[in-house]
Amino acid sequence: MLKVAHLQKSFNHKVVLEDASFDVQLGQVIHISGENGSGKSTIFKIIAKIIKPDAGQVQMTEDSVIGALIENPGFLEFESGLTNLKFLAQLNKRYDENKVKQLMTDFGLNPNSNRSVAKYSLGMRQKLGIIQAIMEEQNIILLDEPTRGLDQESLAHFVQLVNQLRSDNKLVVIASHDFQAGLKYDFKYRLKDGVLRSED
Ligand SMILES: Nc1ncnc2c1ncn2[C@@H]1O[C@H](COP(=O)(O)OP(=O)(O)OP(=O)(O)O)[C@@H](O)[C@H]1O
Repeated sequence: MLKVAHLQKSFNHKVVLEDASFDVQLGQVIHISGENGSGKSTIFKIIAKIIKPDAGQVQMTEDSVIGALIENPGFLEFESGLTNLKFLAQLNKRYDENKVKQLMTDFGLNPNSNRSVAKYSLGMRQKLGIIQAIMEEQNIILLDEPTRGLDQESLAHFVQLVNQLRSDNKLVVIASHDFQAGLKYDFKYRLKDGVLRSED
């Protein structure tokens, strides 16, 4: 379903990825760990076709729709959270207002608030970033450090959300330094010295 084979990537002659491979399926939750700068975001950017690998392949079925939260997502800073989500969803003509409002409410964001994103806390921005990655029925969801800045209650909701995505037969790939309590991962990988290895 999502098959990544022997990815290699260097930046300015510095090798970041030497051999990254995995083969995963819809309905799974995958964890990729690795130190700062080990190349986790680089793998996501290659899968999301933001950058090209120097070598290696990414294969997925034709019906795949990628949703991604990578690094600090860019938003229209002077617009509200709902306006931002509406704008992003309309790019793909998949805007479903009721669904988006429900996702915001469930995550503790008020969809009717006029507060501009510029005034959002880190956790609120993360929530908006997670929502935009899932709001259009994307089936391959890449989340880079999704729990950064989330409080306990929001973490519990995040766990619930990921478990729901798994039940809805979506693939969720989470890159993070640590494991999230309450989440069961189908596969765990560790990225070290450019090589992705299976853990346990
Ligand atoms: N466009 C680029 N140009 C030059 N170097 C880059 C570029 N993108 C990434 N790098 C470098 O590649 C390495 C891997 O970066 P990457 O963001 O993939 O790591 P990461 O594992 O996601 O890190 P973190 O845990 O800190 O988010 C870093 O040394 C980074 O500086």
